[in-house]
Amino acid sequence: MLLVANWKMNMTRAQINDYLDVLSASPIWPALEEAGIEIALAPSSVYLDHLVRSIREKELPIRVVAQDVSTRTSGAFTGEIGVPNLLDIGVSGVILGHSERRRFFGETDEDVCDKTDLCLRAGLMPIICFGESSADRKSGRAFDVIKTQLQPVADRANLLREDGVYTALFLAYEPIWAIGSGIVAGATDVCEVTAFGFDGFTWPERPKFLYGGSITSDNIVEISACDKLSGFLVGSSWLDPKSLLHSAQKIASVIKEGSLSKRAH
Ligand SMILES: O=C(CO)COP(=O)(O)O
Repeated sequence: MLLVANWKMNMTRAQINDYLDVLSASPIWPALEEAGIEIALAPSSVYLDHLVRSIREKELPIRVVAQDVSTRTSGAFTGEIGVPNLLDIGVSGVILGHSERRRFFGETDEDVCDKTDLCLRAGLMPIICFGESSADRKSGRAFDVIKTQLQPVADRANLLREDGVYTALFLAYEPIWAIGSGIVAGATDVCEVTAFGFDGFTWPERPKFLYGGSITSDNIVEISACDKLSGFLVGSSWLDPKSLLHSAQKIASVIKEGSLSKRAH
């Protein structure tokens, strides 16, 4: 299981330090390792380097993930951060196509494909977000929208495979109506969408699915009943390290009891 905390445009340097102090004081790590649970933190880009260094200093088994990356590799693109920059400082993955980037910053499916291409060629793990709006769902167009988002990604992954590129993808189902709304999708809905994601496309490498949208330590176990999920991408709730630890501990307990497989990624 991969648990990713997307801090979005929150957290100061001091708050990040406090967050890591809480994680590092926790005795949970051996249990997480045993359960095959991995944690990743996605800070604002200005703190990526600081976070990578602090995690190394504290010897925490945590991945650092960026919230976006440029469609360009390097050159005269003021304000952009390229894949080589992220790799240079020890970032291991990047969130792509988040609905907030699509909505507020005009990120297109084509951008998502170009970014995915650069990441996969360079060995950076892409976490590609997709999901329908409330209007899409109400009008019965949810699966059409999801198909529009995922088909180009699958096509690009197949082209990359022809070039001999390793094409392991994380696909994060984040229905827009569930993000920050307190309304979490039901395990059945999540399962239906992930089944469509697996079977509705030809993938060169079987993708792993995450779910995001109003997850808390109170509902995470319920949603993980969808056995096609390999993890979660969480915003507000995991701005609090205690909530992240509590959620991780609950998932670890269920895995230990045997009612949830490790779903290794
Ligand atoms: O957008 C999200 C994670 O990327 C989900 O946000 P919330 O967990 O705040 O609903």
